[in-house]
Amino acid sequence: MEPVLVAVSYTDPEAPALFTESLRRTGFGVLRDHPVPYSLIEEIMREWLAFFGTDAKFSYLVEGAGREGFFSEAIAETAKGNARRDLKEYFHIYEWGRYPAEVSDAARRYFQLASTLAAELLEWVERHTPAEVRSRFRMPLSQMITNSPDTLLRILRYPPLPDGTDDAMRAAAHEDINLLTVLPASNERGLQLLDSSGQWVDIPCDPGSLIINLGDMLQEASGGYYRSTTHRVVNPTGEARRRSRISLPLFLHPRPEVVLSDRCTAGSYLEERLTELRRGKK
Ligand SMILES: O=C(O)CCC(=O)C(=O)O
Ligand SMILES: [Fe+2]
Repeated sequence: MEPVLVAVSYTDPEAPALFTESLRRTGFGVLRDHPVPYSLIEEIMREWLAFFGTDAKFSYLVEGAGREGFFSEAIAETAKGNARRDLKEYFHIYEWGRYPAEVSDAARRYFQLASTLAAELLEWVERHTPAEVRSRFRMPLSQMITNSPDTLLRILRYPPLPDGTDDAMRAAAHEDINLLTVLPASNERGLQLLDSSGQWVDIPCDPGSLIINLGDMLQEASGGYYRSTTHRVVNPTGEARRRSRISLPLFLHPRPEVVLSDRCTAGSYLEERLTELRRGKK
């Protein structure tokens, strides 16, 4: 049987069509031979793992109802419709927000490189979208994200898991809110998507590849032609339970004033979803 997700080489002349087809079919695309160096990803994983191991992280704790800074396990988000918090801690980096003095600028460099790549991928998507769907877009997709204050890099650490059974998951099933997400393959397995037949499918975790998925805002802007796919991070078994898992999703958001549909702007849509998340908090 054809695997659900096949990696597309960025250098393949057919890449724009193949990548868009994968996004349309599964909500996800996997890219190899792309312009984000693996050495940069490894550097970020190494130094942020060390940073999460220190108490320095607590000096960047998120303030009040703020969105940037460090979110400890005690305040990590609860996926929509879930009772339990995810088993994770993370740091939200915005271009305008705090950035730890304890790490190098590697994560900032990744932010820039991956943002530029995302704009190119959105051009690919636009080019291979049927004209009647494309006519819904109020501006070129790639321009929606230019200099957006809402684009955010989440540096995530899923801590080792204690022995015994778990009453929560590393990341419970959810859809991403934003337009497009760029996610370097993690150092550990666990990411799964829910396919159209209702089966959980492992997403390939080959070092150096990039996983890209579309979010609810692209679904909204395309009138449902592109579907944001439910995904989750399952807890490992055996030895892998003793290891942290690091993950670096960059969530590309349109600027808040960008009109997504007759119903909403990116700003109003985001506010609606964040309110829902806050209500979900236990
Ligand atoms: O850690 C991962 O592999 C995925 C994380 C994720 O889906 C998210 O933070 O939205
Ligand atoms: Fe996600």
